[in-house]
Amino acid sequence: MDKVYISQLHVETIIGVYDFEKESKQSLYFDVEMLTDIRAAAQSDDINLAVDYAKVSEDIIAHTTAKPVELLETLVEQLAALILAQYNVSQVTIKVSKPAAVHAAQTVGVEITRAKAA
Ligand SMILES: Nc1nc2c(c(=O)[nH]1)N=C([C@H](O)[C@@H](O)CO)CN2
Repeated sequence: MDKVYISQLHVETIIGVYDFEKESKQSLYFDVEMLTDIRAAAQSDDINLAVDYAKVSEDIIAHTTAKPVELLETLVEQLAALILAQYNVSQVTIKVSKPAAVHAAQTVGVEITRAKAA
């Protein structure tokens, strides 16, 4: 299956378990892979038949900054559900990295893959 992807989408938002994390924004970086058949878009050269990575990026930014959650797990599950519901995508993989969370690590995060129910 073909893929449309977004790499290292940067979003600043309130996120985290601890009280100090609820006071100032932190950086998150998203890598997103969406499985979709690109042939109809390619044959027609029509953005309306494509999974528009710009719109998906806007949706991720809007959702991530709209209502704070504590866990990265909560956020990526919400985003996967949003993308599967709103776009012509059979499967989505979302990896979110939170580089400032663990000082001794380059980055930490969560990755999930979710598919549309058959
Ligand atoms: N699996 C997870 N572990 C942790 C999370 C998380 O969202 N998922 N979050 C935290 C804290 O918010 C952390 O980022 C602050 O250092 C800890 N572990």
